[in-house]
Amino acid sequence: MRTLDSTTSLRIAVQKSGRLTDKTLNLLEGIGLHFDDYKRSLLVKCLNFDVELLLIRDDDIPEYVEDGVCDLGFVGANTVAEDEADVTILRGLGYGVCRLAIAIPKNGSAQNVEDLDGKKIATSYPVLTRKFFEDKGLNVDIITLSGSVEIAPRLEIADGISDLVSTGGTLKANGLVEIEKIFDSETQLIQTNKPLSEGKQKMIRKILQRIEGHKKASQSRYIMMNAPEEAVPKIKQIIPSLKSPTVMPLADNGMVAIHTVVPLSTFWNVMENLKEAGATGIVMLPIESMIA
Ligand SMILES: Nc1ncnc2c1ncn2[C@@H]1O[C@H](COP(=O)(O)OP(=O)(O)OP(=O)(O)O)[C@@H](O)[C@H]1O
Ligand SMILES: O=P(O)(O)OC[C@H]1O[C@H](OP(=O)(O)OP(=O)(O)O)[C@H](O)[C@@H]1O
Ligand SMILES: [Mg+2]
Repeated sequence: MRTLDSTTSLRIAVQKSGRLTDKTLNLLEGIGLHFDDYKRSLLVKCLNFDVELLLIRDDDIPEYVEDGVCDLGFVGANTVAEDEADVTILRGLGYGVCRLAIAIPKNGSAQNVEDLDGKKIATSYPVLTRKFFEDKGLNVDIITLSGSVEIAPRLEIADGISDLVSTGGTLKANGLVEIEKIFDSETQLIQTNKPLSEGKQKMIRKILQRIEGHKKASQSRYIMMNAPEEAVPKIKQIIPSLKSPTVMPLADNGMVAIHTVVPLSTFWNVMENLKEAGATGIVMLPIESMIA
């Protein structure tokens, strides 16, 4: 195992190739960590910070972080929980959102989870699945498969499955229906519980702060508009977050320019109401980052 002093770089585990890869690398780029050539190498140096990425299979990430081989990891909560990894979850990241759920053949004899007592369940998540059935006092035979779990009932090797679901499209395509959720998942940033140097801790704090700023920014929009001066009180009511608006006089008499930030979730309603209140030339811009 790597000793504390064997590297000074903060080592981050990222899935090499799969659902989490691009989103994680985009996030890292989005917070200002730049990497070269990550498609070809397994260990990639950051070009502008003392950080390196280890690109590995997602199943291996919790253990690498637990052992201190990597200091941080970006991985699904499902994988961390299945591994029962002794790591610290720093934060959820809002992508790779899915659920582990029980599904059964649409036209089969079972109707609910209780009907699966004494039956066979195929899954890539034996730990979480066994616990789910045990907690319900049901006894099932777990068949562990590493992939393509949805095909198991049709091959008659299982009566039901426990697998990840997002849109439900894969279940539907395989004649299966979801009957109960076991676990909600999203990508998490995890940290090793092994001792870290002051320098690494400082870098982790910086990464977390930047992710926070990046997330806030991606959920907000900067808006600019022109309006008659007398419309400003009404506009303030429409945008409650606008405590002290940036209001600038325009060359046209009695007209002002107003700039503010609004949450993306309210953006379209706000736009329509602003227009009704007399605002014109409303422009929306994405925000790179927001630090309080
Ligand atoms: N349909 C989905 N929608 C959203 N997120 C998903 C979905 N399926 C899986 N995920 C999340 O993405 C993670 C990686 O999924 P992927 O299918 O790429 O894994 P994998 O096939 O096990 O890859 P690897 O080769 O690295 O072992 C999952 O552990 C889960 O957290
Ligand atoms: O509900 P849906 O949106 O259809 O998504 C669910 C599917 O997504 C995942 O597989 P993935 O596509 O990542 O392929 P894999 O099993 O080969 O890793 C998961 O294992 C399901 O099969
Ligand atoms: Mg995997």
